[in-house]
Amino acid sequence: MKKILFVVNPISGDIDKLDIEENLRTFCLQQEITAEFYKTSGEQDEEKLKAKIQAFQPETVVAVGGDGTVSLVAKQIIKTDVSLGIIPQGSGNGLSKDLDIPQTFDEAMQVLVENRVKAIDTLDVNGQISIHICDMGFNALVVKRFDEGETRGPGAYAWIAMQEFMGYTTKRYTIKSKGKVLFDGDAFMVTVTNAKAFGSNAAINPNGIINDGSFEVCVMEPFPKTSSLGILYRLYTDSIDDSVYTQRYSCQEAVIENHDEAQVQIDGEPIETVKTLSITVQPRTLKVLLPRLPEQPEA
Ligand SMILES: Nc1ncnc2c1ncn2[C@@H]1O[C@H](COP(=O)(O)OP(=O)(O)OP(=O)(O)O)[C@@H](O)[C@H]1O
Repeated sequence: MKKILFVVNPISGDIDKLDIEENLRTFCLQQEITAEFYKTSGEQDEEKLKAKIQAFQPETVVAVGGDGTVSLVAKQIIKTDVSLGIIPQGSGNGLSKDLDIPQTFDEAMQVLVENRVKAIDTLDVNGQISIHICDMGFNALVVKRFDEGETRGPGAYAWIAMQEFMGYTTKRYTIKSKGKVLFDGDAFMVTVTNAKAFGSNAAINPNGIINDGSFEVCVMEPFPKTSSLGILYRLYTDSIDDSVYTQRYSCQEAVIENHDEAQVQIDGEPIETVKTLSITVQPRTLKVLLPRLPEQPEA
């Protein structure tokens, strides 16, 4: 009998999860799946989840939450044969959207049964795993404010972004790869990702492929406030490459100097500000259950 561990975040996305555990238990009984549950507390979840996985030895660990919950699970099963399932229940659900995982509960459950497993690339960022988006500057600051606030959900995120935007000053970065300087100057934000879009659906890297052995460093240079609506329009119409304020570099490794100590976030969690970010791609290191297979470049 297949064993699945469900990792449920009770607060993610401001969504009540009381019925969800009950529905999951019923579903697993019908599908002859042995299910166990781990409810996150926000305190020492990494250590507790590690112990739970070791004791239960599941084939699949399913994150029932947002990007932070997905990241928590991914850290435990990266470079193992255990696969990651996602039932999106967060505010943004960025990685699940990028992987075309259905956003409705019933359809996402169906993906668990179909059992199509694909290995995707991950990033090593200063020794930490990033599976979706790491960025420096404006968005990371909004993520930090969101994390400090009491209200969750996409509305709260958008409200904080609007407030921070008015007074934000750009920061200076130097981006190097293979010993060459790719960029040196001020930027509104610098985004490092394998994926296409943020959880808000803003496509910062519209041609990103999650298993091609490379990642992209996307620079949004300073822009006049009068260009904001145009940039937003491009982000939501997959045409950000047409903007004169953006640059994109495809890399296997990169070092970013964060001269003004801009805020940094990894997969929706703010981290301590650092002066230097070293990033390397870890090709096909995370097995994920997908509804259908993504584009498959030649190995
Ligand atoms: N029981 C809990 N009480 C308080 N905080 C918790 C609890 N369980 C997890 N957390 C916190 O929840 C955060 C992760 O939430 P998650 O990212 O899954 O959802 P979200 O932020 O609503 O959605 P998204 O990341 O998709 O925008 C982590 O910061 C974690 O510490």
